[in-house]
Amino acid sequence: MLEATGISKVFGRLRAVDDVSAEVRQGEILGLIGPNGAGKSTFFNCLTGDLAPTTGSVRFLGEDITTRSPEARAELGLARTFQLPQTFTGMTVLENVMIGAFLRTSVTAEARERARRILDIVDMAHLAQTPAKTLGTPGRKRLEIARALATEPKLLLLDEAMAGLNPTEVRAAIDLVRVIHGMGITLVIVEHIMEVINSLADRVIVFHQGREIARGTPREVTGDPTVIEAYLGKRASRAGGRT
Ligand SMILES: Nc1ncnc2c1ncn2[C@@H]1O[C@H](COP(=O)(O)OP(=O)(O)OP(=O)(O)O)[C@@H](O)[C@H]1O
Repeated sequence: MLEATGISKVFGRLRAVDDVSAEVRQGEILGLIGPNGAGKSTFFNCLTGDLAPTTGSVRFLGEDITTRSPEARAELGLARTFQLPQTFTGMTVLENVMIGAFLRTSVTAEARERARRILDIVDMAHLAQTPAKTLGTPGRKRLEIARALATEPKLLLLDEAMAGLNPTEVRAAIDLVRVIHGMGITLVIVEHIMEVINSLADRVIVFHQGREIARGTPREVTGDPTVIEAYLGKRASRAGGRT
């Protein structure tokens, strides 16, 4: 469905992403994990069009989208959320979701109807007329997902959608991702919380210092000594190897 080939991103003298290739298969949930500063978000932003890769190419549904804008990618069916939710604080919850729906229709009544349907799905229908600025972090994160869903994506990329949530909220968010997946939407998730990766991801790519160091199922990569070493250092890796 999506193919990124030989992606590198250089900031000044820093090679934040160094020759990473990845494919996202239709219907899967792909996790991107790695320690802080490993290059996950930079790679993710190259997929979404928020950053132009220094080298490499991105194809989505057979089309080369390497130089397409985030908006053009959204039209093709690729949507994203941000680590820090980008809600329109001067608008209501419903109006925020309508912004997403306007990608597919210019008729206000239709956009409102679609937005209401999405609010039902994400369990926010009762908050439709609430000003977005009164929502807390979990509400804003959910609202961002709702707005992305309103664009009718085929592929949804979630950048740390669970960061800042308490364990109960994380479980609710995991359930929501399952619902979205059940709608036939393919997902890429950048996530630090291993519980989330273990419960959701079919496959994981592990980043360290801008490079891919492992890929496989969550179980395979979390048992991989190279991955343990990247997270915890060499001594922990040796201890992990003995168990
Ligand atoms: N716009 C930028 N300009 C310069 N350096 C950047 C920029 N964006 C990211 N970096 C650097 O690139 C490296 C990779 O950062 P990135 O945010 O992609 O890592 P990450 O794996 O997503 O980390 P985290 O889990 O902390 O979000 C880091 O050293 C970061 O400081």
